[in-house]
Amino acid sequence: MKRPVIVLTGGGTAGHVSVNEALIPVFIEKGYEVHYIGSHNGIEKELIRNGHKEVKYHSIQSGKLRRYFSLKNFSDPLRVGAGVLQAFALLKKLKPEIIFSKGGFVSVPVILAAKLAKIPVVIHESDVTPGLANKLALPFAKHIFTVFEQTLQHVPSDRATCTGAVIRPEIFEGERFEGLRIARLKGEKPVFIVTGGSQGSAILNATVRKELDRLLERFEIIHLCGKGNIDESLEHIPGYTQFEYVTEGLPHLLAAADFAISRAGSNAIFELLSVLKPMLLIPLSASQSRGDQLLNASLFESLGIAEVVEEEELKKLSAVELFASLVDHKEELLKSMKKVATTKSPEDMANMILSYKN
Ligand SMILES: CC(=O)N[C@H]1[C@@H](OP(=O)(O)OP(=O)(O)OC[C@H]2O[C@@H](n3ccc(=O)[nH]c3=O)[C@H](O)[C@@H]2O)O[C@H](CO)[C@@H](O)[C@@H]1O
Repeated sequence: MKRPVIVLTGGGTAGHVSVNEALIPVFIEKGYEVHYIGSHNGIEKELIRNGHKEVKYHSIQSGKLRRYFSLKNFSDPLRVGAGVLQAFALLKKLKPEIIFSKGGFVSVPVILAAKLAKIPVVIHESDVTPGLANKLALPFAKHIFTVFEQTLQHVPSDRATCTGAVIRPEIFEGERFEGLRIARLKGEKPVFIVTGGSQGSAILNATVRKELDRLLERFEIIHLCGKGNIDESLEHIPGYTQFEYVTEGLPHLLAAADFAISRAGSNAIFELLSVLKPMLLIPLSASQSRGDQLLNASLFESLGIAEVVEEEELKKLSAVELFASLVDHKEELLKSMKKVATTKSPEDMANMILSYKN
């Protein structure tokens, strides 16, 4: 008997893929044939092809949605058009029961094609305000799931539900000893994981490296610095280990860490919350984004579950003092973190998605 089919889409950065990664094993377990429509070169291709061999990955053309002037703004609509035709042909062949979109620019042609092929689409928004791709998708979505309650003000409320964050189950399965082994750390001083989100962050990298000697007198550091950002001159320094991007090892590194310094991408901060890492957030500034991380961070700060420093202030502060402040406030932060029930299990989320199929 032919298995039912589901199509997942979303990409551009890992934040648009990790929820899909959490759901894939559940859909497979439920007997679904899972297909993923992503771009030719985005991080989604690498993450799905390498991490989920049981999923069939299909690449389509897609244009980037820019908020600034670029000559590509003239050619990209043509690529989106080509992407719609490719996605339409795929959907006609695959005949999915439903499409789940996690956003990012590659999802736009898939959603337009789904409308033409009359296949229901449900979407998921991780940030407080919808990203550009999800904004475009709103009129075509049968239902919208949100992580934050506040997002319901920004989407059609009769078609939206706040579900909370969906965390990959493996995030909870890390072992401290294995994490210390991978990072070549002793674990005798407080261990910090510094993460600039899926792409790394130049400002976080500079902040840590500028005061590295002084930081290492008191702490050990696992530094997720982003692709192409390893500083060769800092390799083999005891107590400090850099990684460009970690896949399977991440749960162990999180287990090894006592504290986190992070950008305020939605998936990353909910992962840190769910494994109870007291965190200092340095959100991406409004000049470089639509301000989504500023909102994510300020909500976490208002709940007492994170300390927050904005980029502008960061330049004036000592990294050692910021790290130490987190150590000093550990107990209060942990107490508040334990009170906040936030996550939805991938199983429950998958059932909610499937309730919207035709
Ligand atoms: C620059 C930018 O546009 N950032 C956005 C992007 O962030 P970004 O793509 O960085 O996404 P998040 O911070 O939400 O999540 C990062 C994901 O990457 C994973 N990870 C990270 C580093 C690593 O070495 N290994 C690894 O697996 C984390 O575990 C997490 O699941 O999408 C988020 C969710 O819509 C937004 O809130 C961010 O504002």
